[in-house]
Amino acid sequence: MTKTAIPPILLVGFGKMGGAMLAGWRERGLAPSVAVDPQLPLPPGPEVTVVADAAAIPADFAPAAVVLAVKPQNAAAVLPHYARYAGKAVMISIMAGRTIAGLRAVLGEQAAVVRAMPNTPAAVRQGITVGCAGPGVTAAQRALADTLLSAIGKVAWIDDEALIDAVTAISGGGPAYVFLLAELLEQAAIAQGIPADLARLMARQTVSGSGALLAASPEDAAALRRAVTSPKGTTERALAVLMAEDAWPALVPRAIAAATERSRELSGG
Ligand SMILES: NC(=O)C1=CN([C@@H]2O[C@H](COP(=O)(O)OP(=O)(O)OC[C@H]3O[C@@H](n4cnc5c(N)ncnc54)[C@H](O)[C@@H]3O)[C@@H](O)[C@H]2O)C=CC1
Ligand SMILES: O=C(O)[C@@H]1CCC=N1
Repeated sequence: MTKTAIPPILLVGFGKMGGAMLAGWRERGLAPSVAVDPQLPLPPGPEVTVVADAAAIPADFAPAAVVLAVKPQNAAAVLPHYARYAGKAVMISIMAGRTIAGLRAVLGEQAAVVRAMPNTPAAVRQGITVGCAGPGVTAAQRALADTLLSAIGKVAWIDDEALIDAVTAISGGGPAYVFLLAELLEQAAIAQGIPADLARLMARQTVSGSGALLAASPEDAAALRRAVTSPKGTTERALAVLMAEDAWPALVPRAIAAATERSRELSGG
């Protein structure tokens, strides 16, 4: 008999993040579940039934959790179809910007809502998700949310929902900033005359190897940076450019503030 550590789940939105979560749940042993997506992606395994819309969900399907993984801009059109599960299943939203109060206004005051922000390394079970449990979420429902989110990486919980906007900017979008660094390193290598395939290999391995070292090391990131930076050496020259007052120390906080503000805007839009 197959081990099912995860009870039946209704996944709404089977895109990049929904697909990554489903794969993580399947690895842990997923009870027969349903995914809704109008694009009808191929089911990842026999335990998942994919349907095009809420009307096609079998009437007797009783999920323990409904995971909302559509774009925030689709929320207003999509959410009302799932209000019938509120009060029975815990509603877990990973939508950027959408607040617990906003979700409960649509799903009903009986809705137990967890707002969570994962990131795309979820696809290799190396994500970080920060969650916040809303009013009425029971200890068992929060534990279920923790199990579901742990299947795609590390999980942390916060009580102050307002911080989720900054979480969205830092760890939600963070992989994009790291991938941008890989892109720019590759381009700079090519500009220095390094052949394109070697430039790509160097940039990718430098970013992924540095991530692996950071994960394996007890040292602070700053200490690992200093270990590369020989006095009067080459790295020092590069860091003098990157760490200039108007460079990364000014740009990174500005970028994070812009993304945090956008997350706040999405609560209403
Ligand atoms: N991509 C990322 O890095 C992260 C995304 N998020 C959040 O996750 C959510 C999903 O984002 P992605 O997976 O990147 O987008 P995506 O575009 O890959 O997936 C969204 C899916 O929703 C489906 N969809 C559209 N209308 C639907 C409907 N009426 N019913 C059911 N499914 C419907 C689409 O066909 C698509 O497959 C967004 O709310 C986003 O804010 C959160 C953390 C990170
Ligand atoms: O860019 C976005 O809106 C989503 C949320 C965090 C990462 N991607």
